[in-house]
Amino acid sequence: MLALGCELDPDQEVVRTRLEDYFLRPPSHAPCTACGTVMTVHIVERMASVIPAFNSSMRSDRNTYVGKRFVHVKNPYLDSMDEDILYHLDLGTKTHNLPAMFGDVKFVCVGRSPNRMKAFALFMHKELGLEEAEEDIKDICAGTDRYCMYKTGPTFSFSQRHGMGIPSISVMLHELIKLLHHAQCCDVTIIRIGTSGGIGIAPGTVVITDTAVDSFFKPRFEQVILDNIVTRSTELHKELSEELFNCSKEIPNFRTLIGHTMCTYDFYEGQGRLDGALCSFSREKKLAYLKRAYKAGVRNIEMESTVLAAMCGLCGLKAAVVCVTLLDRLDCDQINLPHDVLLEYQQWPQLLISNFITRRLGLCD
Ligand SMILES: O=P(O)(O)O[C@H]1O[C@H](CO)[C@@H](O)[C@H]1O
Ligand SMILES: O=c1cc[nH]c(=O)[nH]1
Repeated sequence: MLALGCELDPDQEVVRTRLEDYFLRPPSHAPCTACGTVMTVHIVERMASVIPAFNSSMRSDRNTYVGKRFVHVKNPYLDSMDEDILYHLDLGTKTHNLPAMFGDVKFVCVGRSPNRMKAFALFMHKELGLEEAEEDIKDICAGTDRYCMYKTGPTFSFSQRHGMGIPSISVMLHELIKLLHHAQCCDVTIIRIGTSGGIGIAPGTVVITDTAVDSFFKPRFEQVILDNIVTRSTELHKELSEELFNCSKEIPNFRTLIGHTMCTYDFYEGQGRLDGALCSFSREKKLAYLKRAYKAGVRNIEMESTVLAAMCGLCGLKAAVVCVTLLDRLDCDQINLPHDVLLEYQQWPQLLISNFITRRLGLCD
């Protein structure tokens, strides 16, 4: 028996899931030889000969690996739990048949506004030409008022409902990733669609994020765990962002670019606004900061991307962030566009993602 270490790297994880997939041998549990925590033990001695082959094929081309890529959770305790209640989603492993309900999910779109995410679900329903009646597309999380979730074919549309920012999306991501894991989903792509403040670009431009950065323009997300600060990488999937960019070229009058996205903990002081209830810096300092951000490659600012990039990266999910800009922060702080223009702008990321999904599914001309 071989006990894989607690901190599996993605290559090992793919070997693990491929082996389970091929030989249908359920994992058991044992203490980790290194640290003693209970962890999943995989019976691999019978198939030792296949490991090198898997390893070499994956190492040579990790990002374009075409086999099944399962969602993996990095928690040695999870598999030993008798039941997992996804409290904020009002779902659970004992109360719901998650593989039957969600096993076919390939694309997850996350966003904040419930209206926006429901509109996206309905839009995808039409684009995918699904037979089910529109009225049957119901909020799967209706039993909780925290989040909304709609499923249309292989597409999930998730909304943070009223929450904004890292804490809200982080709770959702923990449960969403566990849901995908319990449902045995594979080859899942996750995309955040939202709004943002642009830097030095015209409002209405869609920014496809290559790297999410913090307020110091660093590609990192700092998570406080117990009383430690754990720093995680926030690189997003390069090929995916390029694929999205190529899709955008097919859409007439679509203004888009690939750039860094700065993720902050606050909309006002955290984004250098002069119009919050508190402001302790000058206009000059604000502009100097935003210009430094621009020079560092930042093209827009929002409030969720770093944690999404960090968590999805660790769990083997290909992730992207696509946000439209509502203003140019070098010009102003207030979002003063007419309501109908704002609504129109918010549709641009949806249009791009639906184009991407239909293309991936081979439904485009
Ligand atoms: O349009 P959404 O997805 O809400 O994203 C952006 O808008 C909110 C601030 O107005 C923050 O959540 C920020 O990330
Ligand atoms: O300026 C903006 C606009 C939308 N969302 C943000 O986080 N900032």
